[in-house]
Amino acid sequence: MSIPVIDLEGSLDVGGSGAARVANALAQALSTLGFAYIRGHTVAPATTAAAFAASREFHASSLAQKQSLAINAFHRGYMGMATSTIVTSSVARVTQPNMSESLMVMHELAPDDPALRAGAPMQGPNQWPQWLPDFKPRMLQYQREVDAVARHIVRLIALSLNLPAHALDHHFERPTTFLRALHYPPQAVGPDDQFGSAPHTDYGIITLLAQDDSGGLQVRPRAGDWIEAPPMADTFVLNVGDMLARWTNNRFVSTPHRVINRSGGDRYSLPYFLDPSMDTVIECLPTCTDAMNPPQYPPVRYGDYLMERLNKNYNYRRTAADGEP
Ligand SMILES: O=C(O)CCC(=O)C(=O)O
Ligand SMILES: [Fe+2]
Repeated sequence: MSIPVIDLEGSLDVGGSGAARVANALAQALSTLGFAYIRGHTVAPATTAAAFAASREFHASSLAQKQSLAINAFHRGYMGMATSTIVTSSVARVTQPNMSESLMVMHELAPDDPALRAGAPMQGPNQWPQWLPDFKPRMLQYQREVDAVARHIVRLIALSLNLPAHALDHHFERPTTFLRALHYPPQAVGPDDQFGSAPHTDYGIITLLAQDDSGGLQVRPRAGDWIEAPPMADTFVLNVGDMLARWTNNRFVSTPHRVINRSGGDRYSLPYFLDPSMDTVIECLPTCTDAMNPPQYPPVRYGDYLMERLNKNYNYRRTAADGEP
């Protein structure tokens, strides 16, 4: 089994026959493997290259500089090496922390945004490395361009589920987005369950991942062993998150994946996670259920679900009551 390649070329007009054709191909990929390469997208290669360059510069900064942006309660900032353990993994019993470091950039909010001023969960300021003046504009440009592709994919997904193309748009009016500038050091042979990223499924709706040419991403199909998701120029790796699987009553599959960086060099990747508004209630979509196929999950508020997963997986969020210092 290999990961299908889906070309978005000709699908931009969501009312046209090109979009219907691409939506069908997408539905096929997302309901079987849950992963696809996306090509023919609108992110300029120079934008992606600039974002990778910015990430490399950031990770080459001193530890003290990086730690000056230590991740805040709003889940924005620097996560040092080995500070997250995917204890909620449904895929494996994970005991070793991930061998990666990253800067998490979430959706930007205006300084006068009411939710930000109220200190609402996940609605806080991003933290930017002031010593790298190019970093913020490059990341925000990348975020803008990749977000447009992600929203287009949400429309193709709606079409593929026999919904109007824009049926889901309103759930993403105040989206929850994560752009993670990840760095994986080269890994020597170590304990069995030591990974750059331990086997996991993604939390949310969709992920669009740009990876460098190191390789090391692997995907586990429902039936079968791990397969490689090798780098492919000018593509993103698209995958389904748990909330999309739940929304579609498991028509789409949230597939386990992992990273082991055996390239001998540093690996960089830029996953972008597009999730809905915190208040969106994820409840079986009307076209994903019928008399023979009742809803498999109760409705859940996305924000509640997200906070529970984050609180379990990240050291910085665990309180003393959980046995952490
Ligand atoms: O770095 C990668 O290739 C994958 C990262 C990933 O799976 C994640 O951050 O959820
Ligand atoms: Fe992932």
